[in-house]
Amino acid sequence: MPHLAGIRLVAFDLDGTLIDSLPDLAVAVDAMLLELDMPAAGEAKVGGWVGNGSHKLIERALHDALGEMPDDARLTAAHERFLDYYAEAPSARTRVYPGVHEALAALRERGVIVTLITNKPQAFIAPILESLALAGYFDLTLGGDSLPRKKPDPAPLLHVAEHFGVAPQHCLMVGDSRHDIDAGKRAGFHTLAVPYGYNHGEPVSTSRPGAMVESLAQLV
Ligand SMILES: O=C(O)COP(=O)(O)O
Ligand SMILES: [Mg+2]
Repeated sequence: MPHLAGIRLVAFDLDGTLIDSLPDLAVAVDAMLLELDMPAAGEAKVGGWVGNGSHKLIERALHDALGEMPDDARLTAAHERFLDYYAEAPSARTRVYPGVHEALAALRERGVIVTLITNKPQAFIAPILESLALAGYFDLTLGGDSLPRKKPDPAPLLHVAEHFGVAPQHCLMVGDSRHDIDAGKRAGFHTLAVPYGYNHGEPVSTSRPGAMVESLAQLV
């Protein structure tokens, strides 16, 4: 277990790392766009917009459709509609990536503290984890709106490290995007990336993570 030597706490990203949530995100984005008489964007485009939370996702979708930045009122209203649509079916088409259950179970078995730090709104975490049988693995979960700052800010990572009294050099951030790797480095965590998620169309290796694995099955 080369990636886990000396590690006492692991913080996992959610979208694109543990679950392929893009199909449900794209359905909700497209439903919102169609309701506002804008063309549907489709999974490929939406996948390039995921990573900085739902507000940024909808800002990027409206920017793309309008050809200019939406004003605040329009953005707020569209974001509300997106949240309503996403809440209707946040995991109907979402799938857990191979190796995830095995890795999470093995970490718990070893006594490693297992946490989740996503930029997705907190309200969706429990329903999604429960419907995919992932809820029981986590000692703590944080959403993008749980604290004043989200990834790539190190604040949520430092929060979990302090909460459990674990020094950052004994913590590992595992994610699919530059926001996870940047937050991990800023927090003083070790970093590990997976190449199969969403990183605005760029290989996550360009963020120079400490290590990479093709599948989380290789983590343990
Ligand atoms: O909600 C997002 O934009 C991304 O969520 P993540 O941090 O779990 O990848
Ligand atoms: Mg992610």
